[in-house]
Amino acid sequence: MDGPESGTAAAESPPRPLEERLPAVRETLANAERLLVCLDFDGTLAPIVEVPDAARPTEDNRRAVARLAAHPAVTTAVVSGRALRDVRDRIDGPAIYAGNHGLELARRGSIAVHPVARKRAARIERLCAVFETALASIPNVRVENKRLSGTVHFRSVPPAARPVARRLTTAVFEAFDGGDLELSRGKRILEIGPSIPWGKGNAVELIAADEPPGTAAVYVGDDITDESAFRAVEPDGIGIQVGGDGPSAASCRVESPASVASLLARLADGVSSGLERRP
Ligand SMILES: O=P(O)(O)OC[C@H]1O[C@H](O[C@H]2O[C@H](CO)[C@@H](O)[C@H](O)[C@H]2O)[C@H](O)[C@@H](O)[C@@H]1O
Repeated sequence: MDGPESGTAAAESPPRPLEERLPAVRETLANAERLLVCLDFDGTLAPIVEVPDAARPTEDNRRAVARLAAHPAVTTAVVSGRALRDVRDRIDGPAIYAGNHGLELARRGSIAVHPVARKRAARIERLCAVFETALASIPNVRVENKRLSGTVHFRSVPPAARPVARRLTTAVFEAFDGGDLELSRGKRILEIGPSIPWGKGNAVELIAADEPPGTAAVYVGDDITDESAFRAVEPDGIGIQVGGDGPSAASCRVESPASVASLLARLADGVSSGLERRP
C-alpha cells in the first residue's frame, strides 16, 4: 500500500439531491455489468450518536447491506475511520472492509496494513496516552485509541468548554509531533494519524482495481475523509453525500442515514434491471 492521496480538489459545488440526479444514476447503472458499492459507517449506515461505542446501523440499512452483499453482480465494501476490527463487529455482510480511513484493508482472506502506519503505531499509542492525561480536567472528553490512528471526541463536552478542549488538543499535538503525525478534523472530533498521503480514496482505488472492466463504482459517505473517496469514484461512478449542504466532490446527496436503505435498494434494483435488459 503506497501512493498519493486520490485526486485533487476541483472546483466543487454542493451535490444535487438524488431525485434530481436519478436519470444520470439510472444510466450509469443500466450501462454497468457489475457494481462496486463502498459505504462509510458513522453518519451513513449508522446515525451519529453521543457515545461512539453506541453507534449501530439502522435495521433498514443492515438489511439493505445484506441484500446488496448477496447480489451476484455487486461487490460491497465498508470503508470507515474506525479501527478495522471495530467496524467489522458493527456490520455483517460486505466482502471487503477498510478501517482507520483506509490504513488497513481486509479482503480476499487477509489484512493489509499500510507499512508506514504500522511503524508509527507506537507514536499514536503514546500520543493517545498523553491526550488522556492532558485532557483529564475537561468534562466528558473521550480519547479513542484505534492503534493506527486516534480520535479525540468533543460531542459530549459541554459546548462552552469545546473551544478550550480543541485548543488544548491542538497544542498538545503540536508539542508532541515531530512531523511524522498529522491532525485532522471530523464531526465533533480531532483525529491523529501518520502524516502520509493515504486516505479512503486510495483504499477505494485499490478495491476498484480488483473489479472487472464494466464495473461502476459508488461511494456513500458523510464526512471530510469521504471526500477523497468521492473523488476516486467520480465522474465515471457515483459519489453520494449523506446530509451536509456544502461543496463536495460527490455529485448527489441524500438527506440522512434514514435515506440510505432506499438508496441501496435502488442500486440493487438498477443493476438487476440493467442486466435483465441485456441480450
Ligand atoms: O469513517 P466513519 O465510519 O464515518 O468514521 C468516522 C469517525 O466516526 C466515529 O465518530 C463519529 O461518530 C460518533 C458516533 O456517532 C460520534 O459520537 C462522533 O462525534 C463522530 O465524529 C468514530 O468514533 C471515529 O473513530 C471515526 O473516525
